[in-house]
Amino acid sequence: MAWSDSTTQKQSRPSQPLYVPQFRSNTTNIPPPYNNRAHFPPSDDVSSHYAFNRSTHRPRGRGGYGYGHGPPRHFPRPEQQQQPRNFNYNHDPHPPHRNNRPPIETHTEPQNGVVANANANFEAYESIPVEATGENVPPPVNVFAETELHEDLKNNIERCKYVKPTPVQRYAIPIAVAGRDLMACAQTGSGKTAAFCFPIISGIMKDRLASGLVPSMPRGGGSDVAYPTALILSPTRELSCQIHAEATKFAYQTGVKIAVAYGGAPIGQQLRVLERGVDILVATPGRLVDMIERERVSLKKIKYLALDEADRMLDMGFEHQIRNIVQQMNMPPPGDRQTLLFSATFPDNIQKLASDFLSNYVFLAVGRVGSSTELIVQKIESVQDMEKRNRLVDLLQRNVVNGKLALSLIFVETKKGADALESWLCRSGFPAIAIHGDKVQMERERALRSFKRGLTPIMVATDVASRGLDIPHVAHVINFDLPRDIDDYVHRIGRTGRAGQSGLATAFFSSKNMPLAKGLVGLLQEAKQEVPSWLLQYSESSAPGGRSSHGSQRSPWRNNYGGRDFRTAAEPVMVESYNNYNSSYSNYGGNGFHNVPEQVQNYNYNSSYSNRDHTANNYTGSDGINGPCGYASVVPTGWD
Ligand SMILES: Nc1ncnc2c1ncn2[C@@H]1O[C@H](COP(=O)(O)OP(=O)(O)OP(=O)(O)O)[C@@H](O)[C@H]1O
Repeated sequence: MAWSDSTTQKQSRPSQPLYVPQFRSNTTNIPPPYNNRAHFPPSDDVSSHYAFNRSTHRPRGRGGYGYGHGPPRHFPRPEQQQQPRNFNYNHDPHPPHRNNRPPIETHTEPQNGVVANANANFEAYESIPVEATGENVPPPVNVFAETELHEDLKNNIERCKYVKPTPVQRYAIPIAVAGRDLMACAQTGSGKTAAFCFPIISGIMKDRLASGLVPSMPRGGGSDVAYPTALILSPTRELSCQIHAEATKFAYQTGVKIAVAYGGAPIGQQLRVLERGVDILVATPGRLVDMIERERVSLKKIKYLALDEADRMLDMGFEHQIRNIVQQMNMPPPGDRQTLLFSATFPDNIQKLASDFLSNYVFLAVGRVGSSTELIVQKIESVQDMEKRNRLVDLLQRNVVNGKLALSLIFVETKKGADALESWLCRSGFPAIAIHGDKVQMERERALRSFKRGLTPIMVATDVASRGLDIPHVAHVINFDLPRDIDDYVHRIGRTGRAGQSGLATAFFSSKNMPLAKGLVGLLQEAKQEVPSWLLQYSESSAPGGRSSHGSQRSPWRNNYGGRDFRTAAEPVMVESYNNYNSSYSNYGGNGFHNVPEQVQNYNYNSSYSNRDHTANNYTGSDGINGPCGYASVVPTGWD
């Protein structure tokens, strides 16, 4: 994919529509892939709901019924399906949240050619406790105007209708603008992308000013080797494309050139874009290494390094590659570059690994590290493997509102399983499409685009779609197969309930998921969700589990709302309550903490947080990998 900027307004790939930010456009076109809800809102009729009409839907004929089951008994095979099924339209799939939150809003209306992030209800995050630890932590801001971001960028933020910074942005932006390294953890859908993009874009613009250059004047290009100033790494191609689109939007008319490099797409095109010069390179690790080895990219001028989904980037699958990129490919060392690590989950051992890449960093936690947002109503259903498909049909039938299917994202364990379920759903009359790592990139992009637009309102996915993807209006995440790792569960369900909206997540819990019981109970309790009594019983009798993909063990106090800066591990940091954190920021830190190193500052302002029963959430102990029911034999797939 190509970078684009206001000066050239060119794209190297003719298949892609010219990037014109919505605020410059008079139209509200159907969105191109990866575009942010702020600028390319799906229109009512095509995107949010699929007009569910079984008589017009053509089931695809490929594949069998998978799993050797065939369709559910009460469900006619496609050839028998002449009449639309009589759906229970009266059932509301999104019951009002028990905290009286508004129901899921599935449409974002354009306003004067600009779609506001008006539906983004970030008030919902206001009561989340925040903790920032490190030396001389810069204070948070309340509004974007208070930040020291470049004025042109602030104008773009306004154009994006980002009215107020989200909590992670309030804290992270001043820390990053002050040039500090940062390890930040905040809940899914809470605006982390902007939290690292804004300081990087602004930093590049200010660097130009400082060197006497006109900031909006793009430079570079004409060389065989690209020397980006900033590198943003993410684990999947789709996420890299999404970050590229977001950053391009934020950098509109700033002259900051942004390019993306990811596998599965022709490298030649990506290299040609780089030849024109690049300030910010968004990349997946594999393709980046390829480009570096071909001597087409050099990291020696990197000033800003950001890792999105940083814990995933540093776990067993990627660690070697990331170390190679960051430590052995000419990149300036920590201290000479600024490093920003972001994720919704950050297990202790990964924090330790990550600290190798950082210098005198600030650790920021908005909410407990690895917690899920209360905006997502979580349901856990006890289902044996043989019954899953029937139960899925029940759920999907209930997802029909006014004759339209709400967007549902179904997670399965394996690529084969994804294909089989997609095929079976289609044959059963449900418009479904699968995305996983064995599909060619074009198929992956097509699947995502079709799902985003609501043309295929059911997407069956492996974990390749579990992290970072910001797909507007996903109403229901269904864990058809639960993941092994509680952190993966947090990321998966985080595809709904984003930007302050509410969402629904249902998980099928079968006997092989026993090792996850404790982790799930802890998470549900913490997010004030109903815990089924049978799950509670399992969790009491089962081996402690919810292992991390890297096999880390979780210490007891940490996981009792204590997931935080591993540097404070010697003593648990006592959580104090501050209900009015804005008015007397300077009084925080020091007093009121027990056994807290002096440099540790806590900004906790939710009284209920600290009063919770700290014995309720022990995810500690062995990882349960050798637990009952052949759990160890399940091979996770999806990442590539
Ligand atoms: N200040 C803001 N005002 C309004 N909307 C915002 C703001 N910041 C971010 N958003 C919107 O919130 C949505 C979620 O943001 P983003 O994708 O950055 O979340 P995230 O924290 O990175 O999630 P994940 O953990 O799943 O990667 C996006 O659609 C984004 O445009």
